Amino acid sequence: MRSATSTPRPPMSGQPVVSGIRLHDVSAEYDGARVLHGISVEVGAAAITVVTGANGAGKSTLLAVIAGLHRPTSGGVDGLDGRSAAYVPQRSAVPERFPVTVRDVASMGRWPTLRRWWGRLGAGDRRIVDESLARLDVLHLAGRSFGELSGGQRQRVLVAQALAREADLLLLDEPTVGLDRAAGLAIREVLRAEADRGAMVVEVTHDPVAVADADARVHLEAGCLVEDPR
Ligand SMILES: Nc1ncnc2c1ncn2[C@@H]1O[C@H](COP(=O)(O)OP(=O)(O)OP(=O)(O)O)[C@@H](O)[C@H]1O
Repeated sequence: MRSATSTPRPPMSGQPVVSGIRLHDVSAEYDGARVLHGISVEVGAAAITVVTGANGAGKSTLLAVIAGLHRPTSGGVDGLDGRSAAYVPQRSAVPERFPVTVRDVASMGRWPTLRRWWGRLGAGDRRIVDESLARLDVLHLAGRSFGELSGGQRQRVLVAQALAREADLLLLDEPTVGLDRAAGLAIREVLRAEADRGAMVVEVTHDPVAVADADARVHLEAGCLVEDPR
């Protein structure tokens, strides 16, 4: 694995050549308290990049900046124009009681692709939604109420929602936390397949399996980038 700041590997022949994104001098704060300090790093396409660091290091904030959900106080992110993104928040950020079915939740991943926001999903969209649920092994739960699911099942459905988006960027905040080993490995396989099809996968994680599996790593300490972390 390489540090995300090192020279990217050249693409292998036959792979799609897609450029990554570049964070330049990104600083961010909450209520005047700075939590990210001048982060400059390249994140490659067709690869899994993990964002690591201790609790409170600024990982979720960095992901939220890339997702466009948190505006940096200085600096910015280049390479996002024209790119679609899907964001899976930390599990604790998801309302427990959500009066919709599992298929409804996964279908929301298709909403940004509809030409009109009130448009209906077509047969192709419904096929993509069901395929995404199947890839996370939760298709059999499609008719169940989302709020009735276990935490791990809900997590898989939220990853399925992101897959259904067929996005260029897949941004996930601790997607395997609390999952059993099989479910965690299933998500690893899915993320690898997404990177192989050319997606940029950025994953905040404390999971050593995810770190070992990644192509690149962005490590933060107290809001600062650490090169060549151990
Ligand atoms: N909404 C918020 N309002 C105020 N401060 C916040 C908010 N969200 C995060 N912070 C603070 O910003 C800092 C970085 O938080 P962040 O959630 O980005 O860290 P993290 O590395 O993802 O942590 P963890 O591993 O615990 O999820 C922390 O000091 C946190 O207290």
